[in-house]
Parts: sequence; structure tokens; C-alpha cells
Amino acid sequence: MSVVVYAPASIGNVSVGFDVLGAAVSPIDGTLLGDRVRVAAGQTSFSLQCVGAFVDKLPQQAEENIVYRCWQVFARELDKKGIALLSVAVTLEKNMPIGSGLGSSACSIVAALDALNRFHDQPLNETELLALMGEMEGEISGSLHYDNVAPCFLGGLQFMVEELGIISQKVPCFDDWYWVMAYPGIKVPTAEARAILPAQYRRQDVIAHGRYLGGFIHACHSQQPLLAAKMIHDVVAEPYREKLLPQFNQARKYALEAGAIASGISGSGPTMFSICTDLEVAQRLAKWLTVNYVQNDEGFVHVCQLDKQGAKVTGSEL
Ligand SMILES: Nc1ncnc2c1ncn2[C@@H]1O[C@H](COP(=O)(O)OP(=O)(O)O)[C@@H](O)[C@H]1O
Ligand SMILES: N[C@@H](CCOP(=O)(O)O)C(=O)O
Repeated sequence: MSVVVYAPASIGNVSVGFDVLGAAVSPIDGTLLGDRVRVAAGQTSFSLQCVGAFVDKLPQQAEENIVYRCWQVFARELDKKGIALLSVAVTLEKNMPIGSGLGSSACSIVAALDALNRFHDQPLNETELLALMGEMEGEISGSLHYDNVAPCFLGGLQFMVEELGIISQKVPCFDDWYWVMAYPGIKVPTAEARAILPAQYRRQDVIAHGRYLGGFIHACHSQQPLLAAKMIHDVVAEPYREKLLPQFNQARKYALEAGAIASGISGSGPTMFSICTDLEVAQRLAKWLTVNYVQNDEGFVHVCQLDKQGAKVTGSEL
């Protein structure tokens, strides 16, 4: 018996909700923009094999791969419940560039923990699993934030409520939005992009942040797409991070002039997202970004839609 789980790319923050809002996305052409993890019965308690386009960018030692830590914390939780841990042979298909702003580590974490849980007949419930995913993301980035793992696992646009035993809840979004995701091919480590943020903010920024985030969530619930798009402003991270992203300002200016209704940094960058309501505009913009924002042959641009499903089983073999 074996199981393969696919976990999609995600946009941390969606500009307007630093650490509390995230969206899962998948390319409209069917490309798998996410990692896959296969868990099968093993000869030893744990073994890890890595394959995929970005396998060379992973740490050399299996013990430094976040998938190994996922197995350790999963074992810890089973031990607490008095449930036997099975021997597993794990394969990670690393399709996501690291330090890209596309939630690459979240993809590995979510696919690994979901696959381990399914292989053991789901001993952990959704909230227990999501809490572990957040713990793993916190180890990598230096502080706990769920805005990648929650949408990656649960799908759609997710808001981190973190109250009443609930970690995250889905926010209604707009089905006709195309999300143009442009990854230039350079690396921005999340931990470093967090370290440059100020420890304190001015009152006017706090007020603006409240208005934008509250306005965005209100516009989503009342289904006012243009108002929602107007609220997509980042006063918390973007002013400090844009210097890490060559050509970001110029590319965003172009995107808005070309017809995108909003644009911003995906996660901690360097990926840029742009929202379009017209597929032709999205495709034209994607072409321009491929020539003008992508910096090397590791970069790419995809026209995406919200991935409403999140993590999913794709079969038993990779
Ligand atoms: N399976 C994995 N996938 C991605 N990164 C991993 C994995 N295992 C360990 N890492 C390490 O975690 C860090 C992830 O960096 P980060 O900037 O948070 O990436 P991202 O923002 O793309 O998730 C890197 O230092 C990387 O070497
Ligand atoms: N809220 C986080 C999101 C980081 O996303 P990543 O894809 O860059 O890991 C932040 O902005 O630091």
C-alpha cells in the first residue's frame, strides 16, 4: 500500500494580510505547480528519496530536509496518542523552487504530513495536522505563520482566525480572477525577508493596514471584486522588501497599466502576483513578464486560478 499527495503553491499575505491571509493557486494549463510526496511501506523506520526539478537545491543531508522533521513530529504525536508508527519509505518530488515566495517549504510540509497521516489511516484530525504544519513552517522561517500551509492544505483563500480552537477559515473569493504568478528565478530566503521588517509601526500604517484588510474581507463577503482589488495594498512588508526584488516596481507599474486590477509580492518574494479579470490580458501580461521580469532559465510565469481543493491524493505512484 502507498499514497501520493500533491500540495499546491500558495501566495502568503496576498499583500493585504501579512501572516494572516493566504491563497492556494494552480496553473490553468494543468501544470503541477507544487510538490508531491509518496509514502510507502519501508524496510527501516524511515528513509527519504528526493527527485524532481529542484532536487539539487535541497539540503544534502536527509536529516536537514523538512520532510524528515515532519516525520519526527508526526511520530511524536502518534506516540502521545499511543498509536503505533509504521516503517515508511518516503519519496519527495521537489517541483518547487526554494526561497521563491510560492510557499515551497509549505508544499513539502503539507504533502509529507498529509501523506503520512493518510498512510496511517488518518489518526490526526485536520486541525491537529494543520497545527503540526504551522510548527514545521515556523522552524524554517523563524516564526510561526500559517498563511502558506493553511491554503496549501485546505485550498482557496484562507484567513487565520486562530481562536476558539480554529486555526484558519475559508474566505469567499472571485471565481473569474486570474492570478499571474511571475517567479524571476532568484532566491529570497523567507527568514531574511522577515528579519528586515521593522519591530514597530507608525499609527498611520496600523490604521491603513486595518482599513485595507477589513475592507478586503468585507468586499470578498459582499462580492464586490473591484473594491476587493482596490484594498490589495501592503503597508507592512512591501515597503521594506521591494528593494530585494529587482525590477518589481517597474513590473508592477506595467501590470497595472496593462489591465491588472491588483499586483503585489507573493509571500516574501521574489515572485510577483497580478490579478486580471480577462484571460487575454492575463496571457499578454504573462508574456511580457516572461521577457522582462524573469531573470534566468529557472524562472517562469504561470497564469493560475485559485486552487479550491488544496492538498489532494493523486494516486499511489509518482
Ligand atoms: N523539502 C524542502 N523544501 C523546501 N525547503 C527546504 C526543504 N527542506 C529543507 N528546506 C530548507 O528550508 C529553507 C526554505 O527556505 P524558504 O526561504 O522558507 O523557502 P520558501 O519561502 O520557498 O518556502 C531553505 O533553507 C531550504 O534549504
Ligand atoms: N507571511 C510570510 C509568507 C512567506 O511566504 P514564502 O512563500 O516566501 O515562504 C512572510 O511574508 O514572511
